[in-house]
Amino acid sequence: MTSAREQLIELIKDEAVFHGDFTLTSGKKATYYIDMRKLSLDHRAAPLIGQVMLDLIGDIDGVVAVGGLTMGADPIASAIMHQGVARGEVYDSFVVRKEPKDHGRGRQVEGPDLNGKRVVVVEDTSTTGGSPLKAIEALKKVGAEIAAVAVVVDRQAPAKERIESEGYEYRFAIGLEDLGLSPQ
Ligand SMILES: O=P(O)(O)OC[C@H]1O[C@H](OP(=O)(O)OP(=O)(O)O)[C@H](O)[C@@H]1O
Ligand SMILES: O=C(O)c1cc(=O)[nH]c(=O)[nH]1
Repeated sequence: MTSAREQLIELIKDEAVFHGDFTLTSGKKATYYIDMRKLSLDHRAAPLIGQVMLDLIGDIDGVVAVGGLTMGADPIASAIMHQGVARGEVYDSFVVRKEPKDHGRGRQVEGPDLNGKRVVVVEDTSTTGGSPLKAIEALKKVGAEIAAVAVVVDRQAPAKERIESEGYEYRFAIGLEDLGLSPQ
Protein backbone atom coordinates (compact mmCIF):
# COMPACT_ATOMS: atom_id res chain seq x y z
CA MET A 1 0.00 0.00 0.00
CA THR A 2 1.23 3.53 -0.76
CA SER A 3 2.39 5.34 2.37
CA ALA A 4 0.82 8.58 3.60
CA ARG A 5 4.05 10.38 2.69
CA GLU A 6 4.03 9.00 -0.86
CA GLN A 7 0.36 9.93 -1.30
CA LEU A 8 1.06 13.43 -0.01
CA ILE A 9 4.03 13.87 -2.35
CA GLU A 10 1.85 12.93 -5.32
CA LEU A 11 -0.86 15.42 -4.27
CA ILE A 12 1.71 18.20 -3.83
CA LYS A 13 3.29 17.49 -7.23
CA ASP A 14 -0.10 17.32 -8.96
CA GLU A 15 -1.94 20.17 -7.24
CA ALA A 16 0.25 22.50 -5.19
CA VAL A 17 3.31 23.35 -7.30
CA PHE A 18 2.81 26.45 -9.46
CA HIS A 19 5.31 27.69 -12.04
CA GLY A 20 5.70 31.38 -12.90
CA ASP A 21 7.22 34.53 -11.42
CA PHE A 22 6.69 34.72 -7.66
CA THR A 23 7.80 37.01 -4.87
CA LEU A 24 8.35 35.11 -1.61
CA THR A 25 7.87 36.25 2.00
CA SER A 26 11.58 37.06 2.22
CA GLY A 27 11.33 39.31 -0.85
CA LYS A 28 13.32 36.79 -2.90
CA LYS A 29 12.09 35.93 -6.39
CA ALA A 30 11.33 32.36 -7.46
CA THR A 31 10.09 30.55 -10.55
CA TYR A 32 7.94 28.10 -8.59
CA TYR A 33 5.65 28.38 -5.57
CA ILE A 34 4.44 25.54 -3.36
CA ASP A 35 0.94 26.45 -2.17
CA MET A 36 0.48 24.10 0.77
CA ARG A 37 -2.64 25.97 1.94
CA LYS A 38 -4.38 24.45 -1.06
CA LEU A 39 -3.72 21.00 0.45
CA SER A 40 -3.65 21.63 4.20
CA LEU A 41 -7.28 22.77 3.85
CA ASP A 42 -8.22 19.84 1.58
CA HIS A 43 -10.06 16.84 3.08
CA ARG A 44 -7.87 14.33 1.20
CA ALA A 45 -4.53 15.87 2.12
CA ALA A 46 -5.06 17.17 5.68
CA PRO A 47 -5.20 13.68 7.27
CA LEU A 48 -2.07 12.69 5.33
CA ILE A 49 -0.28 15.82 6.57
CA GLY A 50 -1.26 14.92 10.13
CA GLN A 51 0.11 11.38 9.77
CA VAL A 52 3.34 12.44 8.06
CA MET A 53 4.02 15.10 10.68
CA LEU A 54 3.25 12.72 13.57
CA ASP A 55 5.79 10.32 12.07
CA LEU A 56 8.28 13.20 11.87
CA ILE A 57 7.95 14.43 15.47
CA GLY A 58 6.69 11.36 17.35
CA ASP A 59 10.09 10.54 18.90
CA ILE A 60 10.61 14.00 20.46
CA ASP A 61 10.09 13.64 24.21
CA GLY A 62 7.75 15.67 26.36
CA VAL A 63 6.06 17.74 23.67
CA VAL A 64 2.58 18.90 24.69
CA ALA A 65 1.65 21.28 21.87
CA VAL A 66 2.34 22.14 18.23
CA GLY A 67 1.77 25.32 16.26
CA GLY A 68 3.44 28.18 14.48
CA LEU A 69 3.10 31.53 12.80
CA THR A 70 -0.35 32.07 11.34
CA MET A 71 -1.62 31.18 8.83
CA GLY A 72 0.37 28.54 6.96
CA ALA A 73 1.12 26.70 10.20
CA ASP A 74 -2.46 26.70 11.52
CA PRO A 75 -4.00 23.84 9.53
CA ILE A 76 -0.78 21.84 9.96
CA ALA A 77 -1.07 22.08 13.74
CA SER A 78 -4.78 21.16 13.59
CA ALA A 79 -4.05 18.14 11.39
CA ILE A 80 -1.41 16.90 13.86
CA MET A 81 -3.79 17.42 16.79
CA HIS A 82 -6.67 15.54 15.14
CA GLN A 83 -4.61 12.68 13.70
CA GLY A 84 -2.77 12.46 17.04
CA VAL A 85 -6.04 11.86 18.89
CA ALA A 86 -6.88 9.11 16.39
CA ARG A 87 -3.51 7.46 17.17
CA GLY A 88 -3.65 8.03 20.93
CA GLU A 89 -0.78 10.58 20.73
CA VAL A 90 -2.03 13.72 22.40
CA TYR A 91 -0.93 17.21 21.33
CA ASP A 92 -2.69 20.52 21.85
CA SER A 93 -2.28 23.19 19.21
CA PHE A 94 -1.54 26.93 19.31
CA VAL A 95 -1.49 29.85 16.89
CA VAL A 96 1.14 32.61 16.90
CA ARG A 97 -0.27 35.86 15.55
CA LYS A 98 2.02 37.96 13.34
CA GLU A 99 1.49 40.83 15.84
CA PRO A 100 -0.02 40.82 19.34
CA LYS A 101 -3.78 41.37 19.33
CA ASP A 102 -4.56 45.05 19.97
CA HIS A 103 -7.65 44.39 22.08
CA GLY A 104 -9.10 41.66 24.29
CA ARG A 105 -6.25 39.93 26.19
CA GLY A 106 -3.60 41.33 23.83
CA ARG A 107 -2.12 37.91 23.20
CA GLN A 108 0.23 36.98 20.38
CA VAL A 109 0.19 33.26 21.21
CA GLU A 110 -3.35 31.90 21.24
CA GLY A 111 -4.39 28.60 22.76
CA PRO A 112 -3.23 26.78 25.90
CA ASP A 113 -0.93 28.31 28.52
CA LEU A 114 2.56 27.33 27.29
CA ASN A 115 4.63 28.62 30.21
CA GLY A 116 7.22 25.90 30.95
CA LYS A 117 5.76 23.61 28.26
CA ARG A 118 7.72 21.87 25.50
CA VAL A 119 6.44 22.66 22.01
CA VAL A 120 7.26 21.90 18.38
CA VAL A 121 7.03 24.85 16.00
CA VAL A 122 5.45 23.69 12.74
CA GLU A 123 5.30 25.19 9.28
CA ASP A 124 3.76 24.30 5.93
CA THR A 125 6.65 25.43 3.71
CA SER A 126 10.00 26.78 4.84
CA THR A 127 12.22 28.93 2.68
CA THR A 128 14.46 31.17 4.81
CA GLY A 129 13.07 29.99 8.17
CA GLY A 130 12.17 33.55 9.12
CA SER A 131 8.57 32.63 9.96
CA PRO A 132 9.32 29.90 12.53
CA LEU A 133 11.98 32.15 14.09
CA LYS A 134 9.38 34.90 14.46
CA ALA A 135 7.05 32.39 16.11
CA ILE A 136 9.87 31.27 18.43
CA GLU A 137 10.47 34.87 19.56
CA ALA A 138 6.83 35.15 20.66
CA LEU A 139 6.81 31.67 22.22
CA LYS A 140 9.88 32.43 24.35
CA LYS A 141 8.13 35.53 25.70
CA VAL A 142 5.34 33.31 27.05
CA GLY A 143 7.85 30.87 28.57
CA ALA A 144 7.57 27.96 26.10
CA GLU A 145 10.51 25.60 25.59
CA ILE A 146 11.23 24.96 21.90
CA ALA A 147 11.87 21.25 21.27
CA ALA A 148 12.25 21.53 17.47
CA VAL A 149 11.03 23.14 14.27
CA ALA A 150 9.21 20.70 11.96
CA VAL A 151 8.05 21.60 8.47
CA VAL A 152 6.11 19.75 5.79
CA VAL A 153 8.05 21.01 2.75
CA ASP A 154 11.59 22.40 2.92
CA ARG A 155 12.71 24.66 0.04
CA GLN A 156 16.43 24.38 0.97
CA ALA A 157 16.88 28.13 0.92
CA PRO A 158 18.34 27.89 3.67
CA ALA A 159 15.90 27.43 6.56
CA LYS A 160 17.73 24.42 8.03
CA GLU A 161 21.06 26.19 8.34
CA ARG A 162 19.49 29.36 9.73
CA ILE A 163 17.36 27.60 12.33
CA GLU A 164 20.17 25.26 13.40
CA SER A 165 22.53 28.24 13.70
CA GLU A 166 20.05 29.73 16.20
CA GLY A 167 20.38 26.51 18.22
CA TYR A 168 17.14 24.72 17.29
CA GLU A 169 16.65 21.29 15.79
CA TYR A 170 15.12 21.41 12.30
CA ARG A 171 13.24 18.54 10.65
CA PHE A 172 11.33 18.34 7.42
CA ALA A 173 9.06 15.68 5.94
CA ILE A 174 9.42 16.40 2.21
CA GLY A 175 12.33 17.92 0.32
CA LEU A 176 12.65 19.47 -3.11
CA GLU A 177 14.12 16.28 -4.59
CA ASP A 178 10.90 14.44 -3.63
CA LEU A 179 9.00 16.97 -5.75
CA GLY A 180 11.43 16.98 -8.68
CA LEU A 181 12.40 20.61 -8.01
CA SER A 182 15.79 22.31 -7.65
CA PRO A 183 16.76 24.83 -4.95
CA GLN A 184 16.57 28.52 -5.95
O1 LIG B 1 10.72 30.52 5.41
P1 LIG B 1 10.11 31.88 5.18
O2 LIG B 1 11.03 32.80 4.41
O3 LIG B 1 9.60 32.47 6.44
O4 LIG B 1 8.89 31.68 4.17
C1 LIG B 1 7.91 30.70 4.33
C2 LIG B 1 6.61 31.27 4.85
O5 LIG B 1 5.89 31.85 3.77
C3 LIG B 1 4.54 31.40 3.80
O6 LIG B 1 3.73 32.19 4.60
P2 LIG B 1 3.40 33.71 4.24
O7 LIG B 1 4.48 34.60 4.79
O8 LIG B 1 3.12 33.82 2.80
O9 LIG B 1 2.14 34.04 5.09
P3 LIG B 1 0.74 33.29 5.36
O10 LIG B 1 1.07 32.00 6.07
O11 LIG B 1 0.02 34.23 6.23
O12 LIG B 1 0.07 33.04 4.06
C4 LIG B 1 4.65 30.02 4.39
O13 LIG B 1 3.44 29.60 4.94
C5 LIG B 1 5.72 30.18 5.43
O14 LIG B 1 5.19 30.60 6.66
O1 LIG C 1 8.99 31.61 0.74
C1 LIG C 1 7.75 31.72 0.69
O2 LIG C 1 7.14 32.75 0.97
C2 LIG C 1 6.94 30.56 0.22
C3 LIG C 1 7.39 29.69 -0.73
C4 LIG C 1 6.55 28.65 -1.13
O3 LIG C 1 6.88 27.83 -2.01
N1 LIG C 1 5.35 28.52 -0.56
C5 LIG C 1 4.93 29.37 0.37
O4 LIG C 1 3.81 29.23 0.86
N2 LIG C 1 5.72 30.39 0.75
